[in-house]
Amino acid sequence: MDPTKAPGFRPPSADSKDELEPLAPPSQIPKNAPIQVPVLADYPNKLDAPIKPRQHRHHHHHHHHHHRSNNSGSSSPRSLASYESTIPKIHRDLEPLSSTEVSESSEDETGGGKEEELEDDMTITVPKIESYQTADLEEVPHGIIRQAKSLENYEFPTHRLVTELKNPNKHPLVIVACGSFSPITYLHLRMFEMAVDSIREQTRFEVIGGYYSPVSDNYKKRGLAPSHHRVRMCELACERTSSWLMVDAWESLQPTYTRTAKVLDHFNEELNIKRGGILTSDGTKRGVKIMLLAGGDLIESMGEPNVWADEDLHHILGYYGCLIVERTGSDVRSFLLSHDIMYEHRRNVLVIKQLIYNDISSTKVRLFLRRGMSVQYLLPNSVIRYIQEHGLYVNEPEPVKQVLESKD
Ligand SMILES: Nc1ncnc2c1ncn2[C@@H]1O[C@H](COP(=O)(O)OP(=O)(O)OP(=O)(O)O)[C@@H](O)[C@H]1O
Ligand SMILES: NC(=O)c1ccc[n+]([C@@H]2O[C@H](COP(=O)(O)O)[C@@H](O)[C@H]2O)c1
Repeated sequence: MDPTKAPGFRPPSADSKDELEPLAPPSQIPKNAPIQVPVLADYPNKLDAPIKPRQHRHHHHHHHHHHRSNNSGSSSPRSLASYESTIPKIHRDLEPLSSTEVSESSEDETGGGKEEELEDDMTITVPKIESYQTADLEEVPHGIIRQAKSLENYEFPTHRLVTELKNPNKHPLVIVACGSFSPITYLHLRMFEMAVDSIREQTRFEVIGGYYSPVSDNYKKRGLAPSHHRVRMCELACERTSSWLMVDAWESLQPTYTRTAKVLDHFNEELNIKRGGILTSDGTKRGVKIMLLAGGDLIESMGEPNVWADEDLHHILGYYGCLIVERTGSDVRSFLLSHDIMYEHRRNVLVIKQLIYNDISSTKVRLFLRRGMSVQYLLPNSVIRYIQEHGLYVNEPEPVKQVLESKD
């Protein structure tokens, strides 16, 4: 949705720039490498080097099994080994992913994990889904962390933040999604998974956490349920369908509207200034890169006059960075090319292609709810139940025009 069209929205950068609250000094923001997407020339091997089949590695693996089976004296190890060798199995990648124990023990067996794979140049590797990405929860109720409803009791949530960087060769990254989330939908949840896949595939960053930062009630956008409800719905969605996402209520609790640049400064303050970054395996701490996760529409709003201050854009794109989930029908790459500030910071921007298009819209979900239509499978059951229990959205008419304009 285009924020300029929101009735009553007072652009934060509108009239006088000098009214803007100052942003964090850049020296406080860790200078992690920009989120550069490697080009072909960055790979160590010659372009036409032969591709080594992975077979011989399996060989070792099978011998290993073989020995073990012989030692333990179990029955017919031979037939099992020969049977296995006919299956083009890329070991580890096809093993069950839902439990951490499995992936850990399988890494122990080869004694290295990811780094070994990197050294094993030019073998065909199938990237493994991180175990934390498969939640295995299916909306099972369990202990749910609640954010405070007032600033006095506010605490920055870290219960799902990775405590130690797994791969010392990577930079730690925290992803922050800013928005209304009125209500949060499966698209908003998917955005993070798409981001993690792209980051793992294309960058040298390791995602150590993901946060929703729902906007405060002062952002006078139509269809905005009271912020404590939006925070709670995000919490239910995170706790019951994800094993790594969190919700930060700080922005929603602020007495006035907080610009996105300041929200990112708050994350920097919490993660890097107060906590000194994240622990690495050698016991030292490393600064965490913080990036804004947004949809193509939000990014395009950056090209519209009086919605974002130039200073804020330089701050967000230059010191932090942006992960942009492409939307159906919008050409983010062309936009990046045409926008001077975006173009200047293009190495800090990662465009994420939606390989399965998802265009679930909160505006349309609200419309369905008002019409008594089903919203099942568009958002988590726990969120649907919450909406029903609190009677949200049913009695708040939105102009038809707004509904039709918001998407497509
Ligand atoms: N179809 C979409 N594709 C990609 N990103 C999207 C899509 N819809 C929303 N987003 C992104 O999700 C984030 C949160 O969105 P937000 O809740 O503010 O608006 P929305 O989902 O468009 O809801 P509304 O319909 O109320 O405007 C924003 O970064 C937005 O760009
Ligand atoms: N200048 C700014 O910092 C600025 C301008 C417009 C939108 N936003 C943010 O973008 C997010 C999404 O906004 P919409 O829901 O209006 O698309 C919100 O979190 C809002 O705070 C920030």
